Amino acid sequence: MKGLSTAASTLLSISSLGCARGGRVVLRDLGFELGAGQLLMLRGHNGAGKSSLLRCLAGLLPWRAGSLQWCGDTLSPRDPAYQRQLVYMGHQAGMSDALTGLENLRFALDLMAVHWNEARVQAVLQVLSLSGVVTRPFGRLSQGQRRRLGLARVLLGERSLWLLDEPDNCLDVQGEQYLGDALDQHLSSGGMAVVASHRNLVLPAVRVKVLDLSLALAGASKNEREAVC
Ligand SMILES: Nc1ncnc2c1ncn2[C@@H]1O[C@H](COP(=O)(O)OP(=O)(O)OP(=O)(O)O)[C@@H](O)[C@H]1O
Repeated sequence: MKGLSTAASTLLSISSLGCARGGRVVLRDLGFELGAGQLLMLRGHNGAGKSSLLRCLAGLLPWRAGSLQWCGDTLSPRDPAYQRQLVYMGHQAGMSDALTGLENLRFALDLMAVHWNEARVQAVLQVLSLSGVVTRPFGRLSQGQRRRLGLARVLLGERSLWLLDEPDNCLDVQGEQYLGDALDQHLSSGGMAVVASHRNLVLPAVRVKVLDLSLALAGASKNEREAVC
């Protein structure tokens, strides 16, 4: 598959990416480029490979083939120089049910080596309508509140590349609006995002590319899908 159109100043460039799971090819010869202020929207049916691609980009899933360039340097997806640029939000929150929302957030930001700025944290929690619930154990938050807390981690993480797997899951209309605004602000300030979603996010004034993974494997032979690794 050819790469999508070249950005004026490409920061992330993926070429010929291949990935297999459970002995089957899920991504094949995939490429794209992203520059400052650009968002790549991943589309595709259930099982098309959106989560797999995001996990590959986050360095959580091994690549069967392909290369990653960051700012012109070819790097391993697990290279700290690249890892320091990204934040990943998967289907699972990756938070402890026993700790409060606030404790989870502090722990997550510690792991990302982000300084705890109380005023900034409180401002983000307020915007996300979380101020009144973050002192509760994470396990007692609603699914939408958990998703919002995950979004708070992304917002506070100060990373240039956001990798978001169905971030709109469980969000109400207001939550979707927050998400759209957050993405808009992130991209307006030169950030980048790769986002998987089955829905149409409200994304005002941003440059969006679309990669439909339903089509990406269409050309793969049956042998290649089944006989790998
Ligand atoms: N842990 C796993 N082990 C083996 N195969 C897996 C695993 N996780 C996913 N797969 C397979 O990889 C393929 C791609 O799955 P993936 O989760 O990336 O799809 P998706 O596009 O994100 O789907 P959805 O829209 O349902 O979230 C599917 O065929 C799936 O069955």
